[in-house]
Amino acid sequence: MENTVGSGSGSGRNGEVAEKRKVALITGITGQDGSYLTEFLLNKGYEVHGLIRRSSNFNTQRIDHIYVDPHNAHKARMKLHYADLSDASSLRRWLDTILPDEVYNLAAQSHVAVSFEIPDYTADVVATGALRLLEAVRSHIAASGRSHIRYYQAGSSEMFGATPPPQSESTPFHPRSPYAASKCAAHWYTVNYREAYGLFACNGILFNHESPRRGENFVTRKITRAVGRIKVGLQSKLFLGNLQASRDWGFAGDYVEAMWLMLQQEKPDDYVVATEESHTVEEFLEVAFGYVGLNWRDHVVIDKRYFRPSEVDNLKGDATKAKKVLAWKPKVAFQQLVKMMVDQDLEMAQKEKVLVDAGYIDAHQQP
Ligand SMILES: C[C@H]1O[C@H](OP(=O)(O)OP(=O)(O)OC[C@H]2O[C@@H](n3cnc4c(=O)[nH]c(N)nc43)[C@H](O)[C@@H]2O)[C@@H](O)[C@@H](O)C1=O
Repeated sequence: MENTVGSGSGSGRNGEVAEKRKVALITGITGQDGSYLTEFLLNKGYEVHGLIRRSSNFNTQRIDHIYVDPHNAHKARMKLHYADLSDASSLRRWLDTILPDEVYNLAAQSHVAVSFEIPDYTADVVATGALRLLEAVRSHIAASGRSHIRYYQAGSSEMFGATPPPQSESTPFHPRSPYAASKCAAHWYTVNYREAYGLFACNGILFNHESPRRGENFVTRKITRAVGRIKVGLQSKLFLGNLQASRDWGFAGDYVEAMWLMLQQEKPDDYVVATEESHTVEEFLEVAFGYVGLNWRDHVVIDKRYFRPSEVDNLKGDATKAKKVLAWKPKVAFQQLVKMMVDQDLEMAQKEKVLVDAGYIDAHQQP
């Protein structure tokens, strides 16, 4: 039977019954966190199902290295299905088909600045999308009796917004964008489904987490991409907004472990996940440019278009509870994270330079 640990089901060599393979369902599997969580769960022996949105271009680059053709049924432990958080029927149908043990809701329109441009869409996916998924899980349990299902909701430090640091689970929310307000709604929907229906549902309040897989229009990756391209001569300027904003930046690979740990506890709860260190965008620039022997002041140009209508000035988490209850702690420190990202982007820029020099592609001012 495919759905079991090891090569087969039934009795093992010593007569013990093989344990059933756990099944996880992830929304947002093509994103940074989805890709790290998939690797993490596959390593733990899970079967992982991801819901993906239809797009005319493939957007599976972050998980292509894990993908195995589903016709190879014995090796393919990650499976992808078309669905959408704006389509309730698709969520319920996949729950009924996949029969997951754990559901991770990571999908979102996750860019804060963009949420001011497309607020309705952001609320529909981030807030109502979470509600649709919770309701699909609740009704699936009611119909099937599979009450052991556990649900993880990707919360965000953006929910704290204007409330000064350090921010913990008991810090009041004061959202400063349509994205953050939508995440607050999703947070409270999750708490409500836990209280109203006894659902095993957890909110992970994750502070900023980055990696070489971070989307290129988030400030960290925008900077490290530019450092690589400037270093090899493909770009000279980097246009940025507010350099004084301060963020608690950790490594995404470390944070997915905390998500999983939350679902392994006896009781569902909410946890802040953070490094407890905060740095300004300017400090990030210092480290990233300094690492390759450049001075950011020679390249950065302030462009008002990147300022937000309302900003979140200072985020610094207090992760005492996660450290104590989950025994979780971050492994990658700030300097190490920046270097990891610059190293990858320098290599990428070097490859790009070969293609530009050979006349295969044009060097754009900014990627
Ligand atoms: C936890 C939270 O983390 C992320 O949200 P974010 O903190 O807004 O991330 P970011 O990288 O877009 O901005 C960080 C700071 O950098 C400033 N900044 C300056 N100049 C540029 C600039 O040119 N681009 C951008 N993007 N930011 C800039 C910007 O004004 C802000 O103060 C998302 O994952 C979100 O989904 C989430 O949940």
